[in-house]
Amino acid sequence: MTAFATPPISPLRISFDPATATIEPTGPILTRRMSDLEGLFADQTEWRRSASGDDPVVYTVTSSPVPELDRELPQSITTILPGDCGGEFHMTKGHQHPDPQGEIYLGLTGVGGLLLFDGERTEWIDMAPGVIGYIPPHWAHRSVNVGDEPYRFLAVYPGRAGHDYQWVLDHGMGARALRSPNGYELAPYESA
Ligand SMILES: O=P(O)(O)OC[C@H]1O[C@](O)(CO)[C@@H](O)[C@@H]1O
Repeated sequence: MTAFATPPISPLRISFDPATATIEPTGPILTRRMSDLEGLFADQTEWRRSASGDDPVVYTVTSSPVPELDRELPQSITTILPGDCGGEFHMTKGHQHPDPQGEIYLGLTGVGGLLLFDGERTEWIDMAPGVIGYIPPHWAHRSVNVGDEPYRFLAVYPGRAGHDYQWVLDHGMGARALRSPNGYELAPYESA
């Protein structure tokens, strides 16, 4: 299955392979390349070079068949490939939920970070296999791969939450995760 199921949804058994972090059955699979991340990395010159060059895949999102609809509880597995753009680690676009709702992430493979920003406060949760990161309502969230292997996590979220990407373009994310001699460092959003 490569599409969301049509309501009413029947109870579902979804099998999960921890080695590859794949699920069966699947719903839609989203692939985001560097060219899909316009205006997000601090080094725009390097972003343009990469996006108009080999345009690498930055992350994929494999959803379960549960649709993003009111009362449903969709799940997805995100895989962020290792790498950086001008020293800023590969990351998701980041978004706010237009309908303020919480969300949970469970780390599956690799190491990453869950960056949260509510417009004033910035928080960072180190993510690794077995770690649950909780995203409260009203916190924009972005995931970052700070390691050298794919960082994968399971997300579970209310189906009516939605995705507001413009909020992040307008307000930023409070911090940026940059490569450093010790692995990564968080820099103020505007300073990078
Ligand atoms: O929507 P973005 O910011 O590209 O990031 C994708 C992430 O968002 C979700 O779609 C829901 O929060 C996750 O499944 C996924 O990890």
